[in-house]
Amino acid sequence: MAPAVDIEEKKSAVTFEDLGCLPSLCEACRLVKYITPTEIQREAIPVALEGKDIIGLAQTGSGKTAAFALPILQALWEKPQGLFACVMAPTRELAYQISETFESLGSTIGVRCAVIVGGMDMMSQAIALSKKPHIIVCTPGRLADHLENTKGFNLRQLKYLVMDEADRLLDMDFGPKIDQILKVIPKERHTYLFSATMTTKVQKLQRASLNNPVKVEVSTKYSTVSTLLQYYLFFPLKHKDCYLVYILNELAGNSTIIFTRTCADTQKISIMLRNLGFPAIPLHGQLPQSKRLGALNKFKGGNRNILVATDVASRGLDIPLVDVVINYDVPTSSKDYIHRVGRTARAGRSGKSITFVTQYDVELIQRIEKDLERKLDAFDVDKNDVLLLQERVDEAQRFAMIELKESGSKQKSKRFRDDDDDADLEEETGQTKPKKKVHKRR
Ligand SMILES: Nc1ncnc2c1ncn2[C@@H]1O[C@H](COP(=O)(O)OP(=O)(O)OP(=O)(O)O)[C@@H](O)[C@H]1O
Repeated sequence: MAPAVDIEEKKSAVTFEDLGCLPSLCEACRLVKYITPTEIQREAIPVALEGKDIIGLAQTGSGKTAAFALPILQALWEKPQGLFACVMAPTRELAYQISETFESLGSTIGVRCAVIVGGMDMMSQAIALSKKPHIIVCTPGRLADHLENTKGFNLRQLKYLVMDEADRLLDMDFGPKIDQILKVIPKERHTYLFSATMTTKVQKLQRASLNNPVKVEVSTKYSTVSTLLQYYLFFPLKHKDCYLVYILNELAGNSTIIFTRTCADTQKISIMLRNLGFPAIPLHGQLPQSKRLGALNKFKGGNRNILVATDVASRGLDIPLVDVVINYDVPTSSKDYIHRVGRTARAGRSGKSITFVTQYDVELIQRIEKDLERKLDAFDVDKNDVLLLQERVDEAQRFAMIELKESGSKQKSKRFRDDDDDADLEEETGQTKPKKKVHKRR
């Protein structure tokens, strides 16, 4: 038997051509600097090209999008037709990102994509559809509400259905919306479910009506990438925000995402940080769509290097230059932890995550460590240096509260929410998802 290292070398020498991809798609891969396929691409693409349905499991940032996009583009090239595939994603931002990937990988074959998500007015949606797209990328709530209004696109002719972040889609409360869509889409389509965590119960997976799927699993249920350094920071609750400010000072210059549980925390923390001179910007599901995209673009473009976000940003978003993820609150499930910390250390890069832990979170963090089958390292801080910040932080907090109150009363007469449905459960509840009972932070 060949030694393991030889096998690895052989694997990395595999090309997109070897996997059976068309020359024009291989050319598109080269244009976006995909030199060799990643493991999930090596494993999933040949299976997909054989026409099988797939349940794909691979770590965050491991290239799952191209693993399902390339076979669909290839099938489209072989048998071109109007509307060909529908890709569902749990958030609007992810839908836009997936559409961009399809457009860049399909640039050499002239693919047309349209995004159908909440927050669009009828006009912009009509413009998107007037392009007569081959691929629509949508949030399920939005698509379900427009099933009757299918002018410009006919879901009954679809050949492919993808659920990206499938476990999130199937576990979320909009199961009925997905059922509505599935009633319209032909049964003989191909179906791909992909995620970095696939803990969903079999019955729920069956809701997606797969035809004898092949499981392509290149990671375990709860794995994180080896290039990610994972820390926890234990601290007394009453000084919480001082520790956050201390860490951000220590990591100055790094591009950082801070995850919080609620939209209100996101607002409060970003205002407080701005009061202290940090270039922070909030992103959550209760912001109007233009602000959501604006926040993301500012962060991506480097204008602001601290994004304070709810779990609306935890799934799928690919921002290659994120150096650090801070969990201001311990996520209530190991799955959420994995997706949040997976916003850094993508595509083989290195990254760091720091999870803030109080005496009330010990059980939660222990459960995460158990699922991950690893211990997190302690992040060392000089407590005396931290406490020196107390006065300035208290003042910044006070101003943040005043600012929030003022903007709150201005918003009262105005609808704070965007317009309509979105797949983001957060928009309906003001929280990222139904929560287990957790200790309330101040
Ligand atoms: N073969 C490849 N070579 C180099 N880079 C790649 C390759 N395939 C994908 N990438 C890049 O890797 C990054 C992560 O890809 P992608 O967003 O598809 O990951 P993912 O597995 O879907 O992650 P998540 O689970 O977080 O959604 C992207 O920037 C993408 O452009």
